[in-house]
Amino acid sequence: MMLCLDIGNSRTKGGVAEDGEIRARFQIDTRRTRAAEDLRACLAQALAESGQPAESITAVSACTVVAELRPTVDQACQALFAVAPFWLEAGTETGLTIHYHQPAELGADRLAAAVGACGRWPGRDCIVIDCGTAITFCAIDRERNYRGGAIAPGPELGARALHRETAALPLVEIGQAPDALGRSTAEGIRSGLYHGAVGTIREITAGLKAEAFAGSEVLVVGTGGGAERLAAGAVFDLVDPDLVLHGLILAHEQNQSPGTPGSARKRLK
Ligand SMILES: Nc1ncnc2c1ncn2[C@@H]1O[C@H](COP(=O)(O)OP(=O)(O)OP(=O)(O)O)[C@@H](O)[C@H]1O
Ligand SMILES: CC(C)(CO)[C@@H](O)C(=O)NCCC(=O)O
Ligand SMILES: [K+]
Repeated sequence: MMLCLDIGNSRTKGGVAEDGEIRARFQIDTRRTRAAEDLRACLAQALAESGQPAESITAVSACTVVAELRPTVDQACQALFAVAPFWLEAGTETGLTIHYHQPAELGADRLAAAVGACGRWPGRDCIVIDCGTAITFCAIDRERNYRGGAIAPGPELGARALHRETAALPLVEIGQAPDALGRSTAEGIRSGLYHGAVGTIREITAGLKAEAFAGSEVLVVGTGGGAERLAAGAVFDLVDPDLVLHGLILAHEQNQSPGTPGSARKRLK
């Protein structure tokens, strides 16, 4: 069994995979100051709870957007599974060409989602929208060019910022597709956060379609914990919650057997 770890700014998403399929999932809070021993214990507990004991894990494929946590994760994986994680990062051989001015800047979670999309929908132009702490947009063309994208604040971040930076606004739960017409402070905030996110997605998707794909047909995929709820705004062609974990599985496969056909070469711009 392989453990996939997507270490985000707010939450760490785990998946246990066998033969390329995800059999179990879990989440733990990302804490920048967490000690390796604490992470080891959290992982052991999360795995046990999801019915996949630590002893069954023989490989780890991981990505993080919190660079300082890498040594902690390395140590925890060594202690728990006696393996060193494979790290997917901007320089990894994935078969994608990254058209960033500085490819190393690209978030590893965005790269993982892009690899996942190329695996799921080969030969298609895609826009991948990952709805987490940030809402990220990635334009990937049918020839595996990572063309670029956009980064916007997610609704939970908006909720926290409105509360923190004002005297009067409470911290609200975002809720499910609220009316635009709020008639209380909390309703108004929920409206602004939710419809603001939907509008952001619409506008940026339209811009990416025009700029990256000259208006041709593009598959628009939502992923991340907020995608199912934002899907009510009819902004995605489909939602695939596992795209990042799927990308971690594929990138690991590609980098284990460098001689096989289709295996990736380093193709940074
Ligand atoms: N009702 C809602 N409508 C829309 N989006 C929501 C709603 N509730 C939560 N979200 C979004 O979903 C996100 C949770 O998704 P996910 O678990 O993928 O992200 P995360 O793990 O918090 O982010 P990261 O990967 O950056 O750590 C929240 O940050 C929030 O922005
Ligand atoms: C945008 C986030 C925070 C989303 O998790 C992450 O992908 C990140 O830190 N990216 C680095 C910047 C970039 O992708 O251009
Ligand atoms: K994320």
